[in-house]
Amino acid sequence: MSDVVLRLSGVSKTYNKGAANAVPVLRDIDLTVMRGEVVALVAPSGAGKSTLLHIAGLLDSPDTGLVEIAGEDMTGRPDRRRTAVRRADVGFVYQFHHLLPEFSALENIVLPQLANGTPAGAAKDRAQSLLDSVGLTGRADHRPAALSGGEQQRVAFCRAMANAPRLLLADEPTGNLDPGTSDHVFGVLMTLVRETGLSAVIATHNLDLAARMDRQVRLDKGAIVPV
Ligand SMILES: Nc1ncnc2c1ncn2[C@@H]1O[C@H](COP(=O)(O)OP(=O)(O)OP(=O)(O)O)[C@@H](O)[C@H]1O
Repeated sequence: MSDVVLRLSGVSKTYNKGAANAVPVLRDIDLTVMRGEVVALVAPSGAGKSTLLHIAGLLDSPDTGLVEIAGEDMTGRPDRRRTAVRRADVGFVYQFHHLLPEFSALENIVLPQLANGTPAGAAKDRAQSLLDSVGLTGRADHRPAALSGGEQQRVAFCRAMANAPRLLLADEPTGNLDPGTSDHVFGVLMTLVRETGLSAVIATHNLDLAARMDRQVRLDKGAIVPV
């Protein structure tokens, strides 16, 4: 199996291409992430980091360029295959937790596993063990509204890990939290990532957090520039 988990090559993207209000966002991006590598994506607001993460996670397609996940070129693949790879191999975390409010913490982590074909018993066991690993053993039955911001985000991390992805894509995962909580919750995320050995691209404005990752890439006006 390839040791390259994510490869973007010559990726460009313009919104409203060809129209008077065209917005060029990404220009000829090359980015390779190896197995177990954690990359900080540092970018000022509007630089295109969400667009880049969406393309890397197969939620959007580039105008030109190549997106490879675990050695498979996803360019032009049928939607069904892209959805299957996204579900099984990619975990997403956003600034806001986006947990389903009417379901418990445990159920929020079980549901993506059921969608991926995991039997209910095994899905529950895995969800509970993920909650244990982020210090939320006693919170399994709580709905998101009954959890603190840091706890909600920790559940969102577990949900992203539910299907044991190869790649985690995180967009300001602790950006909504106060600095002390952010520091702690980021540490929980890094431990989880290291323990599972998965690769990650984590967008952050926080240079201290970026320095705790293996490598930093800076996105400036749609291009990767040296840090
Ligand atoms: N669907 C869209 N149609 C047109 N323009 C868009 C669309 N989505 C994003 N943009 C524009 O593309 C640029 C990059 O957006 P993107 O969301 O990728 O930036 P970002 O770096 O994630 O910013 P932030 O940190 O503020 O979330 C912005 O100028 C934005 O206005």
